[in-house]
Amino acid sequence: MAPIGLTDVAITDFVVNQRHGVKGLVDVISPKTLPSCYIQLPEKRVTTEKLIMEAATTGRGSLSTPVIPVIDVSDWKDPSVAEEICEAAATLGFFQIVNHGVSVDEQNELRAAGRGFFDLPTEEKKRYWEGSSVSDTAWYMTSFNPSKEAKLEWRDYLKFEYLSDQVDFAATWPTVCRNEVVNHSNRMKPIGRKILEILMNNLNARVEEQTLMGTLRMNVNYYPECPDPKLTVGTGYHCDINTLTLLLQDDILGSLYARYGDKWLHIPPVMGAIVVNIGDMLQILSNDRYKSVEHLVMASRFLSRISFAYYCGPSYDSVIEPLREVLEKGEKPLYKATMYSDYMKYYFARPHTGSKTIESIKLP
Ligand SMILES: O=C(O)CCC(=O)C(=O)O
Ligand SMILES: [Fe+2]
Repeated sequence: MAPIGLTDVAITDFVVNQRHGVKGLVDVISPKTLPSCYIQLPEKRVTTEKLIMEAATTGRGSLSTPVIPVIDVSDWKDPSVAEEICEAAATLGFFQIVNHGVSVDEQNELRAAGRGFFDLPTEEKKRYWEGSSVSDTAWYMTSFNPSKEAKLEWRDYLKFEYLSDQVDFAATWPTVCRNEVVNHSNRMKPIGRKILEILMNNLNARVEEQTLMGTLRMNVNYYPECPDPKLTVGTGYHCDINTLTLLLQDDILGSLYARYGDKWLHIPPVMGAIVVNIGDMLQILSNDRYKSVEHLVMASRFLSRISFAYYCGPSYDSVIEPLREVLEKGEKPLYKATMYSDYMKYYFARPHTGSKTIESIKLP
């Protein structure tokens, strides 16, 4: 039900057309009930019976309760690190890493800087609105793809594209978080490279860096407190389309979930950890050995949440197909060759649609 005096149309107009975002809705109007433009269809929502809560935050779990592994990467050369990473990539599609060298203080500085952007006056944030942003490589938007969505998602986000080969690539970025966002890429890139190297070695494959991490992007996601989180989603279920995502999540329990059969498996916040997940491009290159798994985010009733998803992906003109090394023994390729820029266009032209993007290029 829309707050008194405000129709659904008026709310959507305020959030999307007037560019206040969902944070603006909460700050200015603070609806006591969830406006119906945010009430998702039942199949898009997460209800208690669809949840698997973890038995413990670390360890391997019991047969009936899977657990997202927390992997200590203080020694990247330790063969058990590679083993655990490859095992997780081939099963749950998600794992967490700790002792990766990026301190909690550094992570908190990034969080504060990210919040600094969302706390700016609306007029200032609007300058970055997608489609008319003052920056070619930083955009601010709400939901995921509001012009295509039947219902909105309870999230605002700021997206960055790192063109680090260009001098001053960050010159047009919001000053409130620019240095921290640049620094974060410098910290994440070598970690992404290490993990991709491990995953490719395991396939006995040599793949150029351009194909695995030729584009580097980041989403700063902001989820304001929500009057009725069970009726909506923060980020609707989707698979990441890139090769590898390194996610810094917040410390709110019950936010991030990954698909496990017909249920959702909680990915608990672990202090200082980075959540890593496999994207569609790695599933294609590995001909399904590595799994790109659907995931979603629930908003919280009383707390706002910020997360930083650092995406390694192929360069736009890379043509991605199952690797020769993987097919060597006569295995049938499962996907047709696709240029990454075409794949991105397909994904960003639609609402969040789970694993449908990869299905669109599946060979019969
Ligand atoms: O906010 C999160 O924890 C995850 C968001 C996400 O899945 C994404 O940005 O791709
Ligand atoms: Fe994602």
